[in-house]
Amino acid sequence: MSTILGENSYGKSENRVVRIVREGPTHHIKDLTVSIALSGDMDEVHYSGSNAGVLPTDTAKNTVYAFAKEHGIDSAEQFGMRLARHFVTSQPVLRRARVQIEEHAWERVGTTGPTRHSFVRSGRETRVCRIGYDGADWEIVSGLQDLSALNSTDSEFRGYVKDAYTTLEETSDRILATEISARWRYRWSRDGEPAPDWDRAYERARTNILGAFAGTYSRSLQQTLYAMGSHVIERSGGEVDEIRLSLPNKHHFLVDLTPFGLTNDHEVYLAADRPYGLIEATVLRAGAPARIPADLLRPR
Ligand SMILES: O=c1[nH]c(=O)c2[nH]c(=O)[nH]c2[nH]1
Repeated sequence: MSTILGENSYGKSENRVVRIVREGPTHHIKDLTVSIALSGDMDEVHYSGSNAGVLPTDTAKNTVYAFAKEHGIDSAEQFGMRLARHFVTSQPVLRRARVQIEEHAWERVGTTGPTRHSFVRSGRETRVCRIGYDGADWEIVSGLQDLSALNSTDSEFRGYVKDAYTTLEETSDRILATEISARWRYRWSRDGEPAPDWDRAYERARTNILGAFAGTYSRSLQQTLYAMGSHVIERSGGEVDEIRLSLPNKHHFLVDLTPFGLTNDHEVYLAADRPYGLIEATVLRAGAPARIPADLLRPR
């Protein structure tokens, strides 16, 4: 044989599941996209076509919907962990499961009257998580996608390298705008050890990211990124070991109004959508391994 099988997985991707909890006339909604990737002893199906060890991807899809009914959806992390544990512990040939979830946020239209079952798609960011399980250890990476943030001052960019092609003018007052994508990895990895409260941990990380964005006098987006990452780790109560951030620099250019006899005292900007600077980095608790792959987050 001149070829051998390398790394492989199979599963059902992007299962769209909406779970309603009916509390009398008040309804609650969870709206997830769930992707399942399974791996283990899968040589035979690739080499000979024998499906004897293959749990159909259709079954993986059905399990998502059945579990949504039977167990409900508390947090995305908890739901993903329940699925990952199920596949790895119920099928001997399945040794590892990876469950990726995106949560689409809905907001209540109102809290009284006939609107207790009415929702509007929230303008909030997308919450995401990726659960890995091999029967012994967990790897839980949570995060957020496309959280738009803008500082209208307290941002400068000066003192950079200039070569023959540099035309950018130094500025001591600019708009700093970005769409934050972040993934953070929890230290927790073993059943029996106290696990984070996933919803609380998410809100804390989000608050720390935005707190650092708003509270840092920025000399570059790189500096702001590092402040965001170190805030999340240092203020996680020891729960987060690693965070990776991807920050497109959404440039805002001061418009030249002198042709119209007008001065522009940092009031009128042209918001450019492309090209954009792209600033990305991982921040680690000292001594912790870097495990979040760079290509897990990219701006759209
Ligand atoms: O915050 C910034 N970092 C850069 O590296 C950079 N480069 C650039 O042209 N503008 C900016 N802004």
